[in-house]
Amino acid sequence: MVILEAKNIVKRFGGVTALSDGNIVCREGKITGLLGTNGSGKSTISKIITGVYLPDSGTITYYGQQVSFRNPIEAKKAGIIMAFQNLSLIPDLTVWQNVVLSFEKTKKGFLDNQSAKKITKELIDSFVEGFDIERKVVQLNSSEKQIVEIVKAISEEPKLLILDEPTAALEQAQAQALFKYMKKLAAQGTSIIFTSHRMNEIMEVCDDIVVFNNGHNVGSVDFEVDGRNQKEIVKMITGDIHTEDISHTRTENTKDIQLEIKNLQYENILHDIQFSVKKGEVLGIGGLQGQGQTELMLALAGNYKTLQAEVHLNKEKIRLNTPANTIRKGIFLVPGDRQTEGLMMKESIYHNMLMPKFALKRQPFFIPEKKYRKECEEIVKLLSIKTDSIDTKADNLSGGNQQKIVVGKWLPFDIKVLLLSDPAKGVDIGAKRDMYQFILKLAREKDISVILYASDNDELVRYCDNVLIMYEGSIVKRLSGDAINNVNITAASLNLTKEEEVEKDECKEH
Ligand SMILES: Nc1ncnc2c1ncn2[C@@H]1O[C@H](COP(=O)(O)OP(=O)(O)OP(=O)(O)O)[C@@H](O)[C@H]1O
Repeated sequence: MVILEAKNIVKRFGGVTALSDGNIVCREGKITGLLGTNGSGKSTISKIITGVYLPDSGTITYYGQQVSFRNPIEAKKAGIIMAFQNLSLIPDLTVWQNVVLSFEKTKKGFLDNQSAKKITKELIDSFVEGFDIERKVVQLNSSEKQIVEIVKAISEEPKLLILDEPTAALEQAQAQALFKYMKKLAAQGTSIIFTSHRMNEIMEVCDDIVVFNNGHNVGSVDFEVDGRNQKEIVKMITGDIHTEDISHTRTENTKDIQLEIKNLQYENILHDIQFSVKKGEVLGIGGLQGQGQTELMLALAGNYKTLQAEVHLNKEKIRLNTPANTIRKGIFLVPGDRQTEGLMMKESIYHNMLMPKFALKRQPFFIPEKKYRKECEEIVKLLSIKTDSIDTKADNLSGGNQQKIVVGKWLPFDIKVLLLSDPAKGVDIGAKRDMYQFILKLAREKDISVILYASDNDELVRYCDNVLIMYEGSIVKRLSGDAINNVNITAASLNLTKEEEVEKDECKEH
C-alpha cells in the first residue's frame, strides 16, 4: 500500500533550482533508497516531506489525504520523522535526556525518568553494547552521536522514517546493526526512506530505489519486480557509460622511500608507530573508527607539540612539531570534518579555495585574481562541484559538494606527502571515482605519497597499494597486494590476528 506520494515537487533557493520535478513514492513496510549525485535534491525532498521547507509547487499525499506540513512538528505528529545528517542533538544533555525530549511529542508523553532510561537503553543496546546513556552528548564521537540521533528518531515510533546518509558516520558493524533494525521496523509496517552513496548498502537493505539527478527523477527500480542490477543503477546515477570503477592495478613500486616514521609516540593515544611510504604510493589507514587514525593524521601534519618520533623525509631528518614546519616540508593535511575543520561556511567557494594560499605563502601585493579564479574554476570542473558560480557561499551547497571543496583547495600546492582524512565521506559514487582517479594520477605522475585514512573499507580495497590497520592507537596489521580485501581488513580491525579466523570468514563469504 502506498502511504506517501510526493508529486512534481519544485523548490528554488534564490536563483538555484534544487528540485525541478521531484517525485517519490513510499510503500508500507518498504525501504526506499533515495539515490543521486551530490546536489541532486535528495536532502531537499526529504526536508520538504518533513516540513522543514515548503515546496514552491507540487503535492504530497499521505494516507490518501493531501498534506502540507508547515514545520517538522506537524510532520512528526502525523508520524513522519527524519534523523538529520548534521546532528540536531543538545550537547549539554545526556544521551537519555536527548532521547526523552522527543517522547513528549508522542504517545509516551510524561514518562518518568526510570522508564525513559529503560526505553533508551533497550533501543541503544540493539546498536552497540555498553553504551553509557548517562554521558553527555558533548562527550560523544561522531558515530555515537549519529546512533543517538537515529535512536531518537526510532523512539518516536514513526510511520515513515527518513534516514539521510546515516551510515556516513557509522562503523561497519554499527551500520550492519542499523540495517537489521531497519528490516525489523519495515517488517512491522514502518516505511523508510534511506539515502546513502554506498551501493553495497543500497543493494543489501532496500526494496526499491528512486534516482535523482539535477532536481528531477531519472529512474526508479523495484527490486522485487526488476531484480537488482547494480551496474544499471550506477549508470542511472552517474548518467554516463563508465560504470566501471578505476579499480587500480597494484604494480610493484620500485621508487624511493619518501617518508619514514619510527617510534612514533603520542601521550596515551598513539603507540610505537612505524611505517614508511614510497614516492607515488597510496598507503591506506584503516580500522574501526576511533582507533587513533585521525590522531595519526593530525600527528603527521604537525599538530602535536609533544609528539615523539624519528622522522625522515627523503632521508632528511625532520621534526613534526608544528603545522607550519610540516607544510614547509611539503606535508599537507586535508581534514575530514568539513563543517568544523575544512570550510568557512559563510564564504564563497572562491574565497575558501583562496584562503590556504594566504595561510601558506607570502603573497604578491596584488592578488593575481584572474589566475586564481581560473584555477578555482578548473578544480570545480575537475571535481564536478555542482554550482552555478564560484561565488556561491559554501553554506548553500549540498553536503557532498562542500566536501569536494575541502579536498580541492589543497590540490594546487606543491605536495610531497598528502594526508587525506576520510576525504570521500558523503561524496557521490561518480564524483568519488573522479576524485580518486585524480589523486592516483597525482601520486603517480608527481611522485606524491598519499596517506589515506578511509572509514569505508571499499575505498581502501580499491585505491590503496598497502594498508595499515590500527587498533587502540597501534598498527596491528599491514596488508599488501591481494591480501587487501574486505575480509582481512575487517578481521584485522577487530584485532583477530589468528589466520583461522580469517579463513573461516573467507569460507562464509563464498
Ligand atoms: N538552503 C539552501 N540555499 C541555497 N541552495 C541550496 C540550499 N539547500 C540546498 N541548496 C541547493 O540545492 C541543490 C540540492 O541540494 P541537496 O542538499 O538537496 O542535494 P543532495 O542530493 O542531498 O546532495 P548530497 O548528496 O551532496 O547531500 C544543491 O545545488 C544545493 O546547492
